[in-house]
Parts: sequence; structure tokens; C-alpha cells
Amino acid sequence: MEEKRYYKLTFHKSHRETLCEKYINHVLQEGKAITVRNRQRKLYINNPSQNWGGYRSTKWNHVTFEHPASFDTLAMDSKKKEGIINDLIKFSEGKEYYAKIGKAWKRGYLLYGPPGTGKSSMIAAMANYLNYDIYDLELTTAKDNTELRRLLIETTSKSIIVIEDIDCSLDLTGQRKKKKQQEKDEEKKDPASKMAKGEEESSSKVTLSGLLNFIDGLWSACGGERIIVFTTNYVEKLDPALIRRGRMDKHIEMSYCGFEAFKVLAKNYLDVDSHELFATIDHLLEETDMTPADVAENLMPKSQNEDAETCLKKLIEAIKTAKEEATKKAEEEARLKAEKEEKEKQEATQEDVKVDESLAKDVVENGVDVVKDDKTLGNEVKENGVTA
Ligand SMILES: Nc1ncnc2c1ncn2[C@@H]1O[C@H](COP(=O)(O)OP(=O)(O)OP(=O)(O)O)[C@@H](O)[C@H]1O
Repeated sequence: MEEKRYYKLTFHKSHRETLCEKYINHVLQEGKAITVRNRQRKLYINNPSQNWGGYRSTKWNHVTFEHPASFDTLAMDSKKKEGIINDLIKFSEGKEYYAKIGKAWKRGYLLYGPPGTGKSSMIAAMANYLNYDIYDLELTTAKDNTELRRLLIETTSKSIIVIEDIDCSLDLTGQRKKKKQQEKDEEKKDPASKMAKGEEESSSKVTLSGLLNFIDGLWSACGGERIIVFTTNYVEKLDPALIRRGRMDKHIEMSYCGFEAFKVLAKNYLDVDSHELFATIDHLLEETDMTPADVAENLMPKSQNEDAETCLKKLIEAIKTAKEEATKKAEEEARLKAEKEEKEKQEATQEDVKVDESLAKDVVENGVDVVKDDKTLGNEVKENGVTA
């Protein structure tokens, strides 16, 4: 049995009011805050449903969440960062507000940007900032919408539910309408294909509507205080229904490393606030797309002998190389494009020649017609002339 511990307070009766009204309340609130602060946060990962049955089995496996990322270590534009922090604070303190406006206490974030720009780091920073658990939902592991619902009902409040690379998880992209049309066309040609597909679909599919229901549905009102995060490298591929405001309330672009983001990394990795090489780096980063992950990798000292200056020089070389590669790539792309255009032009000319040839043939034939027509006309004129 849990040991019950207590403290005995002795005080003069003149302090009775202060003690009962203020002090005890303060102690209770501090106690709760300490419990929250010391709570070990967890990272949950969903189990495939064949492992759900049996003794002690669960839908989610968990490990202790110990990612060190924070908003201080996150390299991005400071105003943008501040905006996100304020948004999170407003959300986490918004219980009454959400109740007042009649909305479930949840918020959706869409994080998009190229690989290595810090989407995962941002999620970790959010969880650390708010002291929330993370549910890393692997959609392809869920067999269908019912399983998805059962998984979500088991999530607890004060949590971030993450679906990474949503564009790869399922066929939830803007392509679905085109694909449906294609399928319809195929079915018209081969009705048997419909049946085969039906079986396939029922064996494993979380659908777009299932996912939308997951975001909007009634379940999300149970317990509240949940953040839903989708990440993607290709925001333009996603179905607009999935990311419209109200579902994904805040869209956050994680972009290539700018000078401000670089300064955060330089401070974190090298403990340097300013350096004469900063101006060169600022200039180079303006012209070159480099992810914070690449910048960080170059800034990290690889041996005891590498000091801040060596690492900054290393970074300058890396950006220059990246710039050269980008230029070469752009030139190659331009060359291929020009080649393609030239080929298309030639094909069009050949097509024109063919058209000209067949036209010439027609003209020869039509020429005969014209002669014939002329004859007819001549006759008519003659006749008219006679009539006249
Ligand atoms: N904005 C950033 N601030 C600080 N570190 C970053 C940032 N972006 C990337 N990094 C560093 O690069 C590593 C990879 O970044 P991260 O996994 O967060 O990127 P990602 O955008 O989620 O990539 P992917 O799309 O491939 O999952 C991180 O561990 C971190 O060290």
C-alpha cells in the first residue's frame, strides 16, 4: 500500500485566515504543477490490429519521450517562432474559451517543407513546451476506418497526435478525383475489375472520409486538449478538403535555412553569437537553398581540433559546393528542356510537312473539282445567259 505522508504545521492563530485561504491553496497548486513537470512524457506508436487481442495487449506501444528539441534550439525566423509559441499558449489555456464558443478543445497544425527543415524537431519542441504526450499514428498500420476510430478513442488528453508524411500514408491526395474517373473508365471496359477492387478495398483502407471524420468527429470532443499535426514534404499534393482551415487551423511552412535560422544554429552548435565570417554566410545563404539539417551537420565539430572558425569555413565551402551543384542542375534542366522543345518543334514541322503533302494531294483532286465546278458554272452562266 502507498505510504501516506503528512506534515504538521504549527502557527499562531492570528495567521489562521492567511493560512487557510492562501497558503494551503498555494501548496496544492504548486504540488500539482510539480507533478505535471515531473511527469514522464510518452511517445506512443500504434500496434497492428492482429496484436490487439490477448492478455495485457494494447493498441498503442509506448516508450519514454526524451527528445531534447526545444523552441530555443529550433532554427527558424524568430517572429514565426514567437507566433507559434503564442498560438500554443492560447490553445493550452483555452479550455473555457473553447467551451464558450462550442468547439471541441483541439487544434490542427499542418507542417510542410522539404526534408531536413525541422518538421519532426518542431513536433518534439511543441511536446516539450506543452508537456504533452505524442501519439505517432502510422496510418498504413490501421486496416480501416473502424480501426482508426478505435485507436483514437484510446488516446488521452494533453497529447499531440501526429501523422507524418501524410501524402505518402494513404491515397488522400488531390489525385483521388482523377483516379476515381480512371477507375470508372476501367470498370466500363471490364466490369469484373470492380468486384476485384471492392474486395481489395475492404481488406485494408482508411479513406479520406475516415480521416476527416477523425479530425471533425464526435470522438474528438471526448476529453479534449489534443493537438493534431500532419506533416508533408509536398503540400500541393494534398486534397484541399484535408487541409482546409478549421481542420488544419495553422499551416506552418518549414523552409530552407535563412540567416536568422543560421544564427540560432551557430549559437547552439558553436556557442558563437557573431563572427567576421557571418556576413559571407548571410550572403551565400541568400543565394542558395540549404536545409537547416545540412547547415547543422557542417557546423558540428567533428574532432577536438575543430574550433568555431574551422566549422564556419567548412560551412562556407559546403554552401559554395551546394550552389555550384544547384547551378549545374539548373543548367542541365534548361538544356533538357531546350532539347525537348527542339524535338517537339521538329516533330511539329514533320507533321506540317505531312499535312502539306496531303493538302497538296487534296488540291490536286480539288483542282479537278474546281475545273468541274468551273464547267458547271460555265453551263449555268450559259443557261442564265439564255434565260436572261
Ligand atoms: N529548423 C531546425 N532547427 C534545428 N535543427 C534542425 C532544423 N531542421 C533540421 N534540423 C536538424 O536536422 C535533423 C533532421 O531534422 P528533422 O527530422 O526535424 O527534419 P524533417 O523536416 O522532419 O525531415 P523529414 O521530412 O525528412 O522527416 C534534426 O535532428 C536537427 O538536428
